[in-house]
This record gives sequence, C-alpha cells and structure tokens, in this order.
Amino acid sequence: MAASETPRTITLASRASQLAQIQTNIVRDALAKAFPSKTFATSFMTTAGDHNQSQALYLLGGKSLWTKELEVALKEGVVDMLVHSYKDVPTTLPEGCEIGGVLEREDPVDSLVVKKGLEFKTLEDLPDGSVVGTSSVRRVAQLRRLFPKLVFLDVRGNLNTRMAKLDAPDSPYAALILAKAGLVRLGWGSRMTADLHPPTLYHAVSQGALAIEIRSDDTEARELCRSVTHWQTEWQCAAERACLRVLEDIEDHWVRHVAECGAACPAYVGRKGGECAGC
Ligand SMILES: NCc1[nH]cc(CCC(=O)O)c1CC(=O)O
Repeated sequence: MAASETPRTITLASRASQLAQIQTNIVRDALAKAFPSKTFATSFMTTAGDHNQSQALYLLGGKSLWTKELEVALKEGVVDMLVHSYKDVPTTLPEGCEIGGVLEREDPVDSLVVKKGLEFKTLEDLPDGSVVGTSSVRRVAQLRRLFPKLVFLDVRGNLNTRMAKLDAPDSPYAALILAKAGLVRLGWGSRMTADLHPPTLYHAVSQGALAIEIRSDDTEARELCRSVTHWQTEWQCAAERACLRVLEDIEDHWVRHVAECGAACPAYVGRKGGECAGC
C-alpha cells in the first residue's frame, strides 16, 4: 500500500436483530484481537425475512430471505463481510460470494424453555395436550412421532419476541423449543430446562456456528477470515451441508416429478393439500 493511501476499514454487516448484532460483534472482536492494527466497523440492515413476521416460515420461500439484501451490499462493496448464523445460509451461494471463515461452534443442540411459573422440565413432563411452540418443520416432524399427545404450534418473531409470547399470561404455549446457541448468546441460558439430543431430536445443519461471507475476489478479507476460522467446525459444517445438498437435490427431483405426473403417478405419495410426502 502506498504511504498516501488511507488504510482500508473492513465493514462487517448482518441483520439488525439483537442476536445478529451480538454475533457480528463476536466476529468483529475475534478479528480485532487477531489483527490489532486493522480497523473494523459494523453495519446492521433490515431484511425481507424481518418484514414478514406473520406467515409461516416454510411458506415464505427459502432461506435467502435473510441474506439477499445483505449480499447485494456485499457485492456492491458497500460492506466487506457478512456474519450469518451458518444454519441460515443457503447451501448454494450467489456467484461471486463465498464463505471465507467459520468460527468455533457453540453447542448445536436444541433446548426446551418452559413458560415462567410452570415447574415442568422436560417434554416427557408436559401434560397431554400441552402446546409447544416452534416454527421449525424439522423439529415438529421429529417430535410429533415421539410425543403424539403434545400439540406443536407455530411461533414467529425474533428470540426476544418469542420469549415474551411464551411468558405472556394468556399465552397458549407451555414451552418453546429453540436453538441453544441463540439462547446462550442472548443471555437466556438460565431459562433452558432440558437439551434435546439425538435420537430424540437431530439439530439443524450447521446450527450453532457463525459463518463469514465475503466477495470471492477479496483476498485480504479471505486471509483475515482464515485466521479466525476453527477448522474442526468448518469441516463438520462442510460435511453436514454436503448431506443437505444431496437431500435438496432429491427434494427438487420429487417436486418436479409431482408437478409433471401429479397424484395419478404411482410413485406419488399423496398428502392433504397435494404436497409430495416423498419430500
Ligand atoms: N431459525 C432461526 C435461527 N437461526 C439461527 C438461530 C440461532 C442458533 C444458531 O446460530 O444456530 C435461530 C434461532 C433458533 O432456531 O432457535
């Protein structure tokens, strides 16, 4: 760098939710510690996923809801690094963007949080008909089999909103299931009464890990990211994401198959609403 050039400020960006801001600050602090002579800034943005809080998540159309606006800012060079919960990052990134670094993972499990004032601790403790809040198809699909007498109900909003919905005196929920990592990072750790481990509940792909997305042509950003990367987490998440990509290909195949053949096809396993149960 020529002596007259001003040193580059690296700007880290994420969604504006409290959890996203905490996560971005974790990455900024790790980078600032590794590179004390460099300048790092943060920028927080509202995304399409934040605007639509009422519709069920699985109807909203894909995980890129939370990343699209941020990726535009990254590509335009308005910001230099995006900090994501790795589990919210689609398995295929846009042309010109890549994951440059992955920080050490928190415990990836999901945890149970029981409504204030109730003394139940586990899913087994909850009386028949209790309402458990989660907006995750993954969690409901796994738990409905093991706990047929519990009622699983959608709950939306950021983590603080969900906790307020749980504890409201007129709330229908007896408990929520949330990712432990998010709860811990937001300081709600003391409210968790049980961790849900496999084979009861398998966590989401890359849950608990933070990923840094960069422009593929930004060699400086890539070097900075390498220094804060926890290679074991990176490998674990790479393996999990590779499995997910295969499953997504199978799902695409089925959706196309149903669109072309419809319910008349012998391979189509019909379900209410005409969705493909093979997915
Ligand atoms: N689904 C939204 C989401 N995306 C990332 C986290 C926090 C946990 C993480 O970083 O993996 C959460 C909350 C949750 O699932 O309870």
